[in-house]
Amino acid sequence: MVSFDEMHRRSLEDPEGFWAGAAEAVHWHERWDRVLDASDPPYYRWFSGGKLNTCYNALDRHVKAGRGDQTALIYDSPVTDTVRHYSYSQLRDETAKLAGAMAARGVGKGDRVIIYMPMVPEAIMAMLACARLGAIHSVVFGGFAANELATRIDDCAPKLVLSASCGIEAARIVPYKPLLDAAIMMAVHKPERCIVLQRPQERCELMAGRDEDWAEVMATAEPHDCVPVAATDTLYVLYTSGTTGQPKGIVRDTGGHAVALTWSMRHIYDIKPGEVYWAASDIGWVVGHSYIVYAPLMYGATTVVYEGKPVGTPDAGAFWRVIQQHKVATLFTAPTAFRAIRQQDPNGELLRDYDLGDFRALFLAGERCDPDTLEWAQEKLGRPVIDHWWQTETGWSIAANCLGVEALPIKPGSPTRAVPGWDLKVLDTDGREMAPGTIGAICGKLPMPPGTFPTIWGAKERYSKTYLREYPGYYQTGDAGYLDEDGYVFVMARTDDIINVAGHRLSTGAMEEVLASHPDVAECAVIGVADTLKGQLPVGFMVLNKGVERPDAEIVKEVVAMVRDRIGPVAAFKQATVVPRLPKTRSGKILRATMRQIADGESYKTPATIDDPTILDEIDESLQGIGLAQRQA
Ligand SMILES: CCC(=O)SCCNC(=O)CCNC(=O)[C@H](O)C(C)(C)COP(=O)(O)OP(=O)(O)OC[C@H]1O[C@@H](n2cnc3c(N)ncnc32)[C@H](O)[C@@H]1OP(=O)(O)O
Repeated sequence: MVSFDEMHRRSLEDPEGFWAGAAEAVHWHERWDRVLDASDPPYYRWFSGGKLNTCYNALDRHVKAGRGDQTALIYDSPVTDTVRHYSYSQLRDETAKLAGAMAARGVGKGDRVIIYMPMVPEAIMAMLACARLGAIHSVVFGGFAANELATRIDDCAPKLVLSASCGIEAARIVPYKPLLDAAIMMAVHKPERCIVLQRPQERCELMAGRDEDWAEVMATAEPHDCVPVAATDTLYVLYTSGTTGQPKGIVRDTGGHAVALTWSMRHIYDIKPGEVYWAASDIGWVVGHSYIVYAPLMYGATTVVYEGKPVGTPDAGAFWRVIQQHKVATLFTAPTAFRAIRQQDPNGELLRDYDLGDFRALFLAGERCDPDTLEWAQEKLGRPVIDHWWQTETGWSIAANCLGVEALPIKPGSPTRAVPGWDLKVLDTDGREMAPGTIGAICGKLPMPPGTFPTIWGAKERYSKTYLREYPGYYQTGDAGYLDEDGYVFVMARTDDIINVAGHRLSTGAMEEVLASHPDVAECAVIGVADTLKGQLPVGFMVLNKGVERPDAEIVKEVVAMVRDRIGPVAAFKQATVVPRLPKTRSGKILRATMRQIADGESYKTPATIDDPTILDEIDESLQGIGLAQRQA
């Protein structure tokens, strides 16, 4: 048995040998010419010359290997009171038919397809059908507003949109179709067609000439075979928040993704083919792409598609019910889900109603895991609770405790160590490596391992500027933190204006753009303040134009509605306050970090460059007005 240290060392000393070995677990239509193409640094490509098909790896190969009857997907939807099982054969057949229907409508290799769907099996078929054709999908999370969908439509110019009449949240039905119609109306690019899944909970109107009913389309569809694509071809584009309202289309290539994700199932999650693996996330996020859809299926495990919440569907025992009923071996979710469960069932009493005999480990990611939550989950579950760290950009773990290699001691607050393929350094502003225990910018030495993003869709310059330029030879993660003496990673904060709300990555810059567009707002700032359930919540500060005499509360109500309308309910923007001035440096930079420290009740030093220190008192007072500040200067 190779130790973790040995495996990590080998991955860095001989990356080509290491990943070529891992690539043997993937089916290739043509083998690669080069494992790592390093001819154009700082841009690297994995498995160039190779050809494969991700859908073939996820479905057909298991059927051909005689495992067609094994359950591939369990759809568990407490909000519709449904549990449905799909075998690998059934999922392959449905996916092949959908791919055939798409091909009959002109979708082929390299075409983009937007998927705007709730957590239903058809959404997974939609992703796999794109992969089958070599078309590029871009899944948009249902909690985003029409404007966000329109931005993505314009950026990736899809030929087709696959959608549904509605999503179902714990307390309400969310009609998707009006949002889709509004988005297409707003967008400059017009997709040729939309195929819409009519859900019985709320059917929708179809637009003649553009929209088609999913069931009717499938009734006449002919199955389509897998189209081999280059390993370096794009499998999908997934948008993530940037520092402005223009999101970044993270590009995922085909070959590196298949290799890294397949490898991760055994080595990180310690899963065996045939076991049940559940990522309680949403296909709109990278965790959903990687660990609801691609990794478990490529590896031959059974995946769970859960349309529900950790609480309220119907109670805080929902996760334990799913684990027991489907014999889940590993659960992967966000810490906020466990904070929600703990809030409602602090003593874990509901756990006693269920038998979790098959359950081996809980993995957490999506936001920093506070030691309190980790320790609570560990104590109540009596299983290893593994915090791991990754990003939309990387597609899989940067740091983790690789249970399938060697379980390392857990240090609460740390996602353990850089996984094989990642050489992490903490750098100061001059690019010098910092001593253990000292906070700086966490950076990964190039090349990044397979599965990580080779570029931003249509924006190579933005890719280079955002991630590669500040620290030459490194990927700048945008996270700040430190490594301890044992090489454990501690991720402490973002170095940009991204905040993390219930595991959802959001840009305060994008929210500021919305606030600034209100006619009465002269200037504004949005910061993320600590929240016991969601980790962080956005709070807005507005300076009004001279002469505005309308009540503050009215303006606050309007900007709250504007953010919900333009970004979406997922932003959870519910608090804002009017202030006389914003604290700034003498050069005019808004002191957002100090404002956040005041809001969080942290002790802080008045910045030496502040223009007028008395403004901090005004911020404190305003925060107290909305029940937030406990000043500790
Ligand atoms: C595993 C790592 C990751 O994948 S992180 C990304 C995924 N994050 C998670 O899975 C975190 C788990 N968190 C949760 O389950 C919830 O956030 C908990 C903690 C239960 C709170 O629920 P809730 O109060 O509804 O907040 P929320 O953040 O889920 O939603 C905020 C508002 O957005 C809405 N929303 C959410 N998802 C959708 C969707 N798919 N389609 C349409 N709307 C959606 C919610 O209804 C909520 O709206 P409202 O403000 O209550 O009206």
